[in-house]
Amino acid sequence: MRTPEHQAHDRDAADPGHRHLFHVPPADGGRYPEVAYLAGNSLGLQPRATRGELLADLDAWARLGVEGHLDAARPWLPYHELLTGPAARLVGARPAEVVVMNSLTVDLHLLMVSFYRPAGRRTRIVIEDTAFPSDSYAVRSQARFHGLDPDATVVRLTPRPGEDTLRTADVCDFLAAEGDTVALVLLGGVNYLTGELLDIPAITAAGRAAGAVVGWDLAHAAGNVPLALHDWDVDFAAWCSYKYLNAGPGALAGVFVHERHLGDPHLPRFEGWWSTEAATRFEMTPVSRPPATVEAWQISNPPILAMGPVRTSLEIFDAVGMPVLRERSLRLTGWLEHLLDEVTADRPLTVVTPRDPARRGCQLSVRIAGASAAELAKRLRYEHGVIADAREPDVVRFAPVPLYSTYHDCWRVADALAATVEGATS
Ligand SMILES: Cc1ncc(COP(=O)(O)O)c(C=O)c1O
Ligand SMILES: Nc1ccccc1C(=O)C[C@H](N)C(=O)O
Repeated sequence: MRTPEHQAHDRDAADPGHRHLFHVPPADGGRYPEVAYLAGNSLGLQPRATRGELLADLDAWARLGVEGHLDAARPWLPYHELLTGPAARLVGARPAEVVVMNSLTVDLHLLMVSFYRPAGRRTRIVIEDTAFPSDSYAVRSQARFHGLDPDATVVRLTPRPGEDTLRTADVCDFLAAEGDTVALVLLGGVNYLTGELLDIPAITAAGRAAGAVVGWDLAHAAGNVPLALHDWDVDFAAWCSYKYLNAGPGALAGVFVHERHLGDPHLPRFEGWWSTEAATRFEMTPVSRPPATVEAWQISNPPILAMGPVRTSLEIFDAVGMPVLRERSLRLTGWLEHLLDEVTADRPLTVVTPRDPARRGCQLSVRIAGASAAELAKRLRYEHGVIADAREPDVVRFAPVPLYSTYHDCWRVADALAATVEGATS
């Protein structure tokens, strides 16, 4: 008789993913040599290729000094262009619509400079009540920047009473009813807390039909779910590269601006010398000549050593492809869900992530009633070598990442929960 643990190993043999491309943290004791890493939704693991690629860029600087701008094997002046193609393919965009620069919240601000333009009664910004706090702080500070009261300006969408996630129809109904007061819709594509994947095309269409601008924070969506930002007519989007994109702590963010906005001379933008046409950059003239691409939103010359890990990571996504990853993601997360259903049945644990695989990425969030999530996560970590992530007061998030997580990791989650959380019958 194959035990559930054997079954997990069988599944791993049949559906191995690309774990060999990554460093998996060692467990330092316990039954297994490696931790069960379920926190790729917070910080992705390091690709094995990153160190060598980074050292090559460092060596170019050592050997060439300033001449590396033009003479490095990967010259620094156009270095960011190496990231554009793969980043555009990742999010379903045209190359002119995507650039990698800055950090996520900084980019959201720069995009709001262009796309949050309150006028008349159309002043409001719509976010989710469970938006990541950085986004909430960002939009509230944008309201204040325009002399508006953030409490009156920011609308926080909440699930129906007794429900944990938003319904697409409710969001669209709100936009149909009150959209004439909305200047900007800025939602998380995949919610950081619940793991809910919103219906990005439907909500984008509803927001735009109501006359609002629609932007997306794709921190938890990029590299997690297939995206088609251009075809979905999204106005703008931004995402970080340190979660599913595995480009390292604080890694650079990606930005998308839809083609229809590119080259628009009436759109306000903050500029620096990287906002001008590359060919004119060294003319040192006082007036910029911005290109008709999203590169017009760049301001400073980019950090080459930070771009290397993004480039390395995007090469993996390009080689494997999001459709293949999504297929494995559906199998892996479905397996975790199946195991969680068994372990949660008689315990004070509830999966709050939508049950429909089309409405989620790889993350499953579990609510624990009457106990601290942080306490639970600590026990999972130190008693079972399971690295998950607690969001106070009561949610623990598990993300089996299709590039490197295993079915056995999922089994370890369920096994650890069974051992840690007392059941009604135990
Ligand atoms: C949805 C979301 N938005 C914004 C951020 C903040 O990003 P950054 O620190 O790169 O600005 C995070 C995570 O850190 C996030 O999950
Ligand atoms: N950058 C960090 C630094 C320290 C601790 C967490 C983060 C996160 O990114 C949290 C992330 N937004 C999340 O949803 O888990």
